Amino acid sequence: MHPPSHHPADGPAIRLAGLRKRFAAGGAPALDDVSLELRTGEVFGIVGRSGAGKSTLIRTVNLLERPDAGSVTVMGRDLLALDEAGLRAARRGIGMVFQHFNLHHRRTVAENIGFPLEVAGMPAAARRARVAELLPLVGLEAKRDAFPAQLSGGQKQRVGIARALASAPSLLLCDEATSALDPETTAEILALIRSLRDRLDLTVLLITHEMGVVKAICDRVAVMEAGRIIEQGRVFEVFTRPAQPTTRRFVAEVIGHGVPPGTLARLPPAPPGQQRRLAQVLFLGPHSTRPVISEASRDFGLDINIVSGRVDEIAGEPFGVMALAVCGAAAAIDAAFGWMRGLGLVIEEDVAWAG
Ligand SMILES: Nc1ncnc2c1ncn2[C@@H]1O[C@H](COP(=O)(O)OP(=O)(O)OP(=O)(O)O)[C@@H](O)[C@H]1O
Repeated sequence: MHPPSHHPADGPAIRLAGLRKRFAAGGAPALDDVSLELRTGEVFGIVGRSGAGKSTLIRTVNLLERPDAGSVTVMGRDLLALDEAGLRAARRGIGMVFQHFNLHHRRTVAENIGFPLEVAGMPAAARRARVAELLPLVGLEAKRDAFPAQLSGGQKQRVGIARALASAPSLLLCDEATSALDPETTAEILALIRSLRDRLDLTVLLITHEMGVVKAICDRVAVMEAGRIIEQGRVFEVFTRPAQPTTRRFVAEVIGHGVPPGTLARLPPAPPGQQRRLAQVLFLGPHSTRPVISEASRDFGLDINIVSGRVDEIAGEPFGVMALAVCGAAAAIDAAFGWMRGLGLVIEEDVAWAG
C-alpha cells in the first residue's frame, strides 16, 4: 500500500510541463501550454473562473484526463510512460477529494472509507484496521456505521478525505472540495486539510474559484484564465502585489474594501485649483504601524479622509488596506504618493470602488 517514498531532494512533488488539451477540434484549448511545479509539502492553490481549465488541469495530475501534449511527473515518475499496472500503483500515491463527495449511498462511513482498499484487493481484516486508523484522523469515530444520508455536508467531506487518504498517499488533490459547503464548514474542512498536511507530510494541490480558500490555506497560488496560468507566486505576494487585472479582481473579493457608493457621493467637491483623488493603499509589514497618513497630510499640505480601512493577515503576515480620499494641489498629491511608494506602500488609483 505504500508507494515508493519520495524525498524533497528528489525534486518537485509534481512537475507539469507544456500541457495542452483541446476537447473539440477547432475549439478553444482547455489547457494551453501549462507548466507548474509543486514543492514537496506545500499547499498549492489554482484559482480561476468557471471554464478556466482548473478541473482539466488537476485531473491530468493522476491522468483522469490525458493531455494532448506535455509531461506529467509525480514524485519523480513520468506518468505518461507507465503501463496500466504502473499507473494503478502511482495513483495509490495520489488521493483525490471531490466537490460533491462522490460517496456510495448504500455503504456506511467505514465501508466508503475502505472502498479503495477493497478495490485494491486488501483483505477485510487489514482493511478494518486501516479504516480504524483513518476515522480518528478526520474526527468520525462516532459515525463509522452511519450512512451518508445521515451525515452533514462537512461530515460527508470528512469521509471523502479519509477515503482519499486510505492508501497513504503523499499527494492530495482537492477539486473544489469546499464549494458545496457553508462558510463555517468550509473553514473547518480547510483547517482539517492543512493539519493533515502537517501531520502526514502531504503535498496538497487544490483548485477553487474562491480566493478566500487560497487565503485560508495555500502557501502558493497560480491564477488560471482561458487555459493558461497568467500569474503565480507566494500567496502573500500575489495578494498584495497582483500583476494581472484578473488577479486584482480575485484579490479584491477578499481584501477589497468596496467603498459604499453613498460615501463617495457625499465627499465634497475639491476647491478651485485642487483635486480630490481616491486611492487604495496597501500597508505591508512594518508600515502597518508608522503614522504615514498624518505625515503625508502635514508634509505635503493635503486633506486626507480615510474612507474605509481594515487590517488583515495572509499566511501569517500582516497587512492593512485603506481607501483614502486625498484633496490638494495635483503636484502635491503626486509628490505624496511618490513619497509613500518610496516607503514601500502600494498605491492604486484605478480601483473599482463600488466593487
Ligand atoms: N469532458 C469534456 N468535454 C468537452 N469539453 C470539456 C470537457 N471538460 C472540460 N471541457 C471544456 O474545457 C474548458 C475548461 O473546463 P474546466 O472544467 O477544466 O474548467 P474549470 O476552470 O474547472 O471550470 P469549472 O469550475 O466550471 O469546472 C471549458 O471550456 C469546458 O467546457
